[in-house]
Amino acid sequence: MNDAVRMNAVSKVYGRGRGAVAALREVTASLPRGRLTAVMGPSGSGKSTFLHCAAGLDTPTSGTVRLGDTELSSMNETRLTELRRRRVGFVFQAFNLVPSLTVEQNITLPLRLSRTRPDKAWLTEVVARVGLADRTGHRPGQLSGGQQQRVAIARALVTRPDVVFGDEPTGALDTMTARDVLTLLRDTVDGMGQTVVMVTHDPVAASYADTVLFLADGRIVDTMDAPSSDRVAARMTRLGAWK
Ligand SMILES: Nc1ncnc2c1ncn2[C@@H]1O[C@H](COP(=O)(O)OP(=O)(O)OP(=O)(O)O)[C@@H](O)[C@H]1O
Repeated sequence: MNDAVRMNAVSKVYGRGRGAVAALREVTASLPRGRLTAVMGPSGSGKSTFLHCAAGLDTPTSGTVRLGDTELSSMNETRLTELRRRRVGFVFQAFNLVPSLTVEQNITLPLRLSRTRPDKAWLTEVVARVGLADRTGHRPGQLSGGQQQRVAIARALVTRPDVVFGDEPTGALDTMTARDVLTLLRDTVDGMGQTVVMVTHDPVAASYADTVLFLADGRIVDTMDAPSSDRVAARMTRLGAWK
């Protein structure tokens, strides 16, 4: 099983009747293990919905989602919560750290929530990988935006998840800091074999991916391997993203 996530004919409709919005329309996609996949598309094309359905944060109206060998549609909310805590990691645009907790406490929070004892050696490695070994006692408010996102990435990695999902993980960062964070995400894929899937608006961010999926109007309309930012930007322009 080489796919970390497999979506088969996934549709998502919000609302009912005349007000219904089809956010995803029969999307079939494989997100390969040990790769960085970027999801791009114009505003409203369904990127967040795609990510939420792939991660078990939202339930498709029809179709199936498998995380590894686990079929998500057969799971109740309790089991989905457990799966989200143990098997997927999340990195958000707004970092979503707990201000009153130290860096180390923020990173180990998912373990405490799932009552798992931290593996000290792994925790040390994760903290070192994100470059925060000398900041573990600090609080988020004492860190730069880039450092806070590194804490969030460490928190996402600490459970050794099947997949790390990023929703605009560099959206709140300046260009240089964003590049550092993207390099770190790339390193987790190349150096740790992590699988990463991120939604982004930024062609430069997408160029760090192995593959870019392009969404338009709830459908995957194209994929691009070994993307460059210029090719991604040209494709987005053709999709009418920057009219
Ligand atoms: N909870 C909801 N209720 C109703 N409609 C929704 C809901 N969430 C999303 N939508 C609609 O579904 C469509 C896809 O939304 P989605 O947020 O997935 O797009 P997106 O590509 O992530 O957009 P953006 O780049 O602007 O964040 C949009 O038309 C949106 O208005």
